[in-house]
Amino acid sequence: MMRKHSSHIEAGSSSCCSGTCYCSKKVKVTICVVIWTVIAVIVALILAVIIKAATLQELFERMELGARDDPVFMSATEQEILERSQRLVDAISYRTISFSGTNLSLEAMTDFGTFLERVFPNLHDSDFVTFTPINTYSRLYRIEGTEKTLNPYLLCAHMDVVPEGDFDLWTHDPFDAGIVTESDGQDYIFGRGAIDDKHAVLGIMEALEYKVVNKEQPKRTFYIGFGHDEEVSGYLGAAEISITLEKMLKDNGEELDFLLDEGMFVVADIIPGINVPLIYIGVAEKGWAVVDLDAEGDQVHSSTPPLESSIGILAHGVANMEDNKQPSMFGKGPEIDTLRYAAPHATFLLKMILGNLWLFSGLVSSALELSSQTDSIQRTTTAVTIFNAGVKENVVPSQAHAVVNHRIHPSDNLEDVLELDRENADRVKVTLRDSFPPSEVSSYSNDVIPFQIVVNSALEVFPDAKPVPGLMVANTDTFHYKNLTDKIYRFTPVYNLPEDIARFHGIDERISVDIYSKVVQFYYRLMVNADFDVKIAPTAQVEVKPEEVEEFLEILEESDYESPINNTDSNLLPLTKVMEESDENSANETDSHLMILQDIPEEPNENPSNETDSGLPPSQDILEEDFDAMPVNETYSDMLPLESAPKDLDLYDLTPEEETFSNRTID
Ligand SMILES: CCCCCCCC/C=C\CCCCCCCC(=O)NCC(=O)O
Repeated sequence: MMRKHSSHIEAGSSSCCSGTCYCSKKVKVTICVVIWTVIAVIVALILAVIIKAATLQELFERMELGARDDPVFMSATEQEILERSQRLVDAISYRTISFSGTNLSLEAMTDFGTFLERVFPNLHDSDFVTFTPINTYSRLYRIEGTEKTLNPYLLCAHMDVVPEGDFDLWTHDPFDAGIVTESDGQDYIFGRGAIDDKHAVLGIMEALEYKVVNKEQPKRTFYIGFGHDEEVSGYLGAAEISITLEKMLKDNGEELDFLLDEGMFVVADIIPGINVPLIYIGVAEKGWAVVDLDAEGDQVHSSTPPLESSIGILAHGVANMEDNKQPSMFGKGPEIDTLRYAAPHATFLLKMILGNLWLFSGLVSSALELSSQTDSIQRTTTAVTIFNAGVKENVVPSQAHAVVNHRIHPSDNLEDVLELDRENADRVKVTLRDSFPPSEVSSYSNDVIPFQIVVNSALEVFPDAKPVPGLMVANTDTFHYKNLTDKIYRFTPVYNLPEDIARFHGIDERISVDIYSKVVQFYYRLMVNADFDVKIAPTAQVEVKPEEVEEFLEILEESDYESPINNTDSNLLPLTKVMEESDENSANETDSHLMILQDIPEEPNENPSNETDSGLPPSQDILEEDFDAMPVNETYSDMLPLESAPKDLDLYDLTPEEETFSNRTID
């Protein structure tokens, strides 16, 4: 038996295995097949990873807005740049500090308002700018556009700042530093508020003042909202601005197209292997929770300390919370697109990783964890911000109290966060004091014009940087505006290296004179770019169902109307659709499609009220009987006021047929 077995082995060994082998030929063949299959799969995988890396495409496609190649920036001499910088220095000198919701520096805020009016006299005096004080200290401006066909947008910033913290750690006085030349040879405007957020307040004002002085009334109406208590949640400022703005929009028959607030920035050197600066646009914002932690113990003489003091119990709980972080949500929020958008600009090795996140997401998540800054984009963060206990050095206190501030990842939820807190601090009373949920994610697809406007404006001042959408890891006033628009972007064009990020709320906050001049340019470009939309189509998108269009056309047919346009299905297309189709349709056709619903009631010869042009109903509501009872003095946000249709633009030139049509009588 033994001999037979061994001869069988020997026979087999000559074909595949070298040396002693105890398998049958069949087994050996199977093993060979398995090994080669595994090798083939690995090779295929490696090839797939390499091919994917080699063929990575830029995900952001820049849309021509019209202003892009216009070299005319706000002109600025060295002297003007210096004067603008000096105005920011002066702005910083106002100690508009928010200490808490009930402890704001209101006198300084009043003075700051007066300062703005003094240094920007022209905009405050302009015919097309209206200023409304909100809750005494916050500020809302309406800048009236010349074209009423475009829905307005909102620029936000806040005028308050956080306290300077440890004054002695500052290299220069946080409220009185002026412009300082640093060892890198650059001039910096130092002080609390330099990047959070007085640079944006002043930058917006500078750009608007320039437009007013140069008689550049914008085509598109826009609003500016400056809150006075953002650093303590904005309930007195932005929340009140939002209420007034909502009413203004309603009264004017407008819908807010988009808003831009402070937020993320241009960031460089944040991920090793990505060697271009990233224009990081916050398309979503984390939620917020404040948690009180209370531990109890015996109050005793310090000469006979208890085995565990209240302080020890609390410290243990807090340390556990820091050690056992909230779980990574990598891949479930906008952070994945931050990396996907950045991937084409990475070294080849990093391209292989970022281009194949289906395979390497665990690795990437671990790499993000190595820095607290990058880690913040992938999980709910836990910051212990207050820790109090004890009254005297020889008394063991009975109570210890700490406060934890969570910023909640959009894919996380508060219940899970608190559950882990309670597990980590199991002998501590964990009480939720205050919270709000993460924001929705605003659309950043390439056909979203507001996203294009923001990114184009940033690219015009930072042409070498690459845009990426991402999560705003801190909070802004945008929370209070969320019911006004779903397109909310958080960005100012401040250029930050990782070490600069620590200056937010930290020590030696500063902005270079050079970057500040880009901030001003950015807001100016944004105001210009926001107008270019008008050449494409109104942004007000009227949703018209096909059956409603048919019904509408039937009414027109009955009223002897002959359409000059063959394709009547898309009489008023959403902008994105128009753009998609613009290649296929001739310009005139598309234009006509856009205009038809607007033109029909423009000059109704038998308008019962003769006053309808001040407020028109949504197109879907224009039914036969409505022609007899066209509402008067009513405004509808989804219809375009007709009296102001931009007829001066080529787009709206009518063919002779259309001319005839637009002058028809509708019975
Ligand atoms: C792949 C790119 C990774 C980028 C990681 C960026 C990390 C950013 C880290 C810090 C951002 C600091 C933002 C500061 C915003 C200031 C607004 C503010 O203070 N709001 C009040 C508040 O949040 O409490």
